[in-house]
Amino acid sequence: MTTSPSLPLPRASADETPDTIQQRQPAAAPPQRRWHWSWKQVWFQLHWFIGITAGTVLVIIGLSGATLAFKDELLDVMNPGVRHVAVESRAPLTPGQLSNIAAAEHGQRVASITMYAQAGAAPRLFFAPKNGQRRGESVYVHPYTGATQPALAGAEFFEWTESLHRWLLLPRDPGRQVAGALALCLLGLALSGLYLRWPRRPLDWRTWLTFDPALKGRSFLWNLHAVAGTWCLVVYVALTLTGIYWSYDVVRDNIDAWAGKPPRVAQAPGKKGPARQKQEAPAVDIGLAWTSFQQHAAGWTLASVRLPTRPGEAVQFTWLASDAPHERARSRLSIAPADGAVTENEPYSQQGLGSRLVNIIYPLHMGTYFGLPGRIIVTLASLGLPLFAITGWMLYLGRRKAKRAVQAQRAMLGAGAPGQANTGLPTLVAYASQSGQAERLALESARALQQAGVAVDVQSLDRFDPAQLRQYERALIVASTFGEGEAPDGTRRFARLLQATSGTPLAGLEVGMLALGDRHYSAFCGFGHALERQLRALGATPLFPLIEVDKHDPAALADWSKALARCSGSAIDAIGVQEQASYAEWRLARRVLLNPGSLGGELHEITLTGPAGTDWEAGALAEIIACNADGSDGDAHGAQHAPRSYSLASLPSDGELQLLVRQERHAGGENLGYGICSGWLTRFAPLDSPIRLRLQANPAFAPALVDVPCIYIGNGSGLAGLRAHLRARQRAGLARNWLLFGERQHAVDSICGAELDAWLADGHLARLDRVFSRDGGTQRYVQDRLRDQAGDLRDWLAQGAIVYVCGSLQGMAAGIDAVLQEVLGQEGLDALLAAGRYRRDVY
Ligand SMILES: Cc1cc2nc3c(=O)[nH]c(=O)nc-3n(C[C@H](O)[C@H](O)[C@H](O)COP(=O)(O)O)c2cc1C
Repeated sequence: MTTSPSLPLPRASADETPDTIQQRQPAAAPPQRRWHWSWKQVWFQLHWFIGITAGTVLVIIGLSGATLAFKDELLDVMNPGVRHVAVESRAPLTPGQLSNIAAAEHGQRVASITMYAQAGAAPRLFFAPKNGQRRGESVYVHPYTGATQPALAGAEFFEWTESLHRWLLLPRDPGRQVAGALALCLLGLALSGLYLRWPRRPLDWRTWLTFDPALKGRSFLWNLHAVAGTWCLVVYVALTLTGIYWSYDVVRDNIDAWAGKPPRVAQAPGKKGPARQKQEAPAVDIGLAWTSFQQHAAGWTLASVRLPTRPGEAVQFTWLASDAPHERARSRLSIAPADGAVTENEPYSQQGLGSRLVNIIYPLHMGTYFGLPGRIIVTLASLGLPLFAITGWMLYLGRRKAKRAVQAQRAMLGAGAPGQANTGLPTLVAYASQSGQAERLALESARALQQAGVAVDVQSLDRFDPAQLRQYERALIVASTFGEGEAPDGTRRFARLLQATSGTPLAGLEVGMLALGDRHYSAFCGFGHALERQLRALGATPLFPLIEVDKHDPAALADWSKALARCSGSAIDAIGVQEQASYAEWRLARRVLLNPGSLGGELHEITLTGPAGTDWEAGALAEIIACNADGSDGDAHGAQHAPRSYSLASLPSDGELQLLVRQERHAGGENLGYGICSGWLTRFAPLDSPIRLRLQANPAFAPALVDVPCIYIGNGSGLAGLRAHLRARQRAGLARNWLLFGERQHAVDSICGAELDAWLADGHLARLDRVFSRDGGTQRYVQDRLRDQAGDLRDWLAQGAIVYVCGSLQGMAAGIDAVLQEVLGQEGLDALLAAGRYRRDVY
C-alpha cells in the first residue's frame, strides 16, 4: 500500500558507472521518515510471498490429496467384480488355503493376507518382497476359489497420484521433505491469514464465517479469500500437522519414541539378507491359528494375517473390530500354529495412550476419523486450495496494477533512452505535488528529456533538502499550489528550510519552473512563484520565465514542452497530453437530498453508474465536466467549463460511484442562480443523463489499509472522502478509527447518520464525535472539539495514528492544522507530514 508519495531514487543515465551514481547520492539526504513496519505488515508481506510461491505448488498437493480421498470407491467403480464378488452359499476359503493356492500359482511365498469379514469381499495377498524391493507384490484373490483376480485398472494412476501427493514425483526422501516444507507453508498461510483477518469483534461468528454477496471486485475477492480461508482453517492445520509426520523422519521417530512404538527398521534398497530368508521360509499350516483367531476376535471386520517365517513362530493377527473408533484402531493377537494357543493378546483399548494417539494421525489426515462427513470436508478443503491460489493471485495482480501507471513511468526513466550520451551532471527534475498532477507531469517531462538524451534525476521535494540543490547545475521544477497560495502539505518542510537558507549557495544553478494552479484561487500559482523567488534570492538563475498552468491549460503545457526542447536541444513530445485523457461517460442513477430543512445549502448524495470494472481507491477524486442549467457545457464564449473535482464517497465494491455534492446558490440570474456543476448534478440533470467524468488518484490522501489507528476529521461534504476511507477500512477488517465530523444542526444535518451509528455500534468506529455548530453549547466546531480532546489525540498519535482531514480549507482545515501544531509543536507536525501521517483533501 502506498502510505505517502513514494520517494523516487536518484536516476542516472544508463551508461553511468556505479561510481558516478554513488557520488551523486545526496550526502546530506534527510532520513526517510516512513513509519516502521508493524507486525501485521510483516505478516502481510510474508503471506503474499508464501502465497504466490509455495501456495501455487500446494495446489498440486491439494488436488492430488482430493483425488486420493475416495480412491477405494473409485477403484470399485472402475473394477466391478474384482474386490467384491457375488456371495456364494459355501464357506469362503481360509487364509491357509488361500496362501497355498497362491504360492503354487505364483511360485512365491505369501507374507501376509488381509481378510475381510464382509461376505464376497476379496482377500488381498502380499507376497514376500523380492531381493532389493521394499514391498512385495500384492494380488486380490477370489474368496471362494482362491483364483487370482484381474489386476485393478487405475491402480497405477492412483499410485502415481500418491507419489505426487507425498513426494511430488521427486526422489522419495528429498521429495517427502519438500512436501513437508510445503505443508509448513500451508500452516504458515493459514495462521498468518487468521491473524491478518482477525476482526474487531471476534465473538461475532458472522464476521468470521459469512460471505457478503453485495461485495464486488477486489473487496469480493478479499472477502471470499478470507471467509473461505476461515472455513478451511481447522482442516488445513490438521492436514499439515499430520502430514508432517510422514515428511520428516526425525518428527516421526520422535513421536513414535514418545508413544512407545518400536523404532522403525530402516531398509535400504538393495540389501539382501532378510529378504532372501523370507523367500526361503518354510510353509506352515495356520488352520488351527485361524480357527483360534475367529474364536478370540469376535466381531472382527478386517484381519491382517502375518504368516510365520520360521518354524515355531506365532501367526500374527492385526485386526479391526466392528465397533472400532477408527480404521487404525487395530488390536493384535499372536497365536501358535501348532495348537492354536494365544501367545500374545493386545486389544486396542489396552494399548498405551501414546500409541493410540499416533494411530489417530492417519484417519485424521484422511478425514475418516469423522466418518463420511470428515472425508467430504477434507476433500472439499483440498479442492479449495486452487480457490485460494486463484483469488490470492488476483488480489496480488490487482495491487500491482493499481501502482502500474507511475511505476511504468519510473521504469521507462530507469531504462534510459537508446543511444543516450553521458552529458555530465544530470538535470534535476523535481516536483511538489499534493494530489499527483505535478508528479505525473514531472515524470513525463523527465522521460521526454531522457528520450532526448539528457540524464535526469527525479526527486520529490517532500524529502529533499535545499542543500542538495547544490549538486546540480540545472533544475526543472513542477510545483503545485495548495491551501491558500501555500506549498503542498508534503513540501512544507522543504519550503521552510529554503526560507531559512541565506547567502547565495545556489549561484550556478539554473532553474526552470512550471507552476500548477487554478485561477479561481486568489494566490494563483502562489507556491510556484514563491519558490522561484526564493531560489533566485539564493543565487539561482532562471532558465526561462516561470510558466503558469491554469487547470491543465494545454497552451501553457505546450510552452513547457518548448522550454524543455530548448534545454535539451532536441524536439520534445507534447507534455501533459495524458492529463487531457478522455473523460468517460457515466449516468446519473440517483440523487438523494441528505439534509432537508438545513440552514446550509442542500447536500445531495449523487449516485452514478459507469463503465464496468472501473477501479479506484478510497481518497480518489472525480473530475466532472461542468454543465449549465440547460445541459450545455460551455461558457458565454463557447469555451468548455473547467472540470470540477469531488471526493468519491463510495468504493468500487459498492457497485456505484457516489459523491456528496453541496448545491451552490448565488444571487443573480447567471445559470438560474445555481453553481455550474453542482446545479447540474443536484438539480438540473435529468436522471439517466450522461455525466462526463474521469477519476483522479489522490496519493496524498491514500487509504491506510494496515493496522494503524486513524483519525478522520471533516465537515459538510467532506464526509464523502472520509466515508470512502472508513468503508475501505471496514472491509479490510481494520478498526481503531476515530471520526470527528462537524455540521450545523443535529436534527437536520446528521448526514449518513445511520451508517455512522452502525459503525459505532459494531465497533468499527472506536469514537464518533459529531459536532453541531448551531445547536448551542460551547463546542462550536470540529477543531474546538479536537482541541478539547488533546489528551486523547496525543495518545492516538503516540500509537502511530494517521490523521485524515477532508472538507473546508478555510476554518476547519486551518483550525485542525493549528490544533496539531499546538499538540505536537512545529517539529512534531513536520515529522507527521514527512511520515505521511497527515493527509488532507481540503477545498
Ligand atoms: C485545497 C486546494 C487549494 C488550492 N489552492 C490553490 C491556490 O491557492 N492557488 C492556485 O493557483 N491553485 C490552487 N489549487 C489548485 C492546484 O494547485 C491545482 O489543482 C494543481 O493542478 C494540483 O496539482 P497537484 O495534483 O500536483 O497537487 C488548490 C487546489 C486545492 C485542491
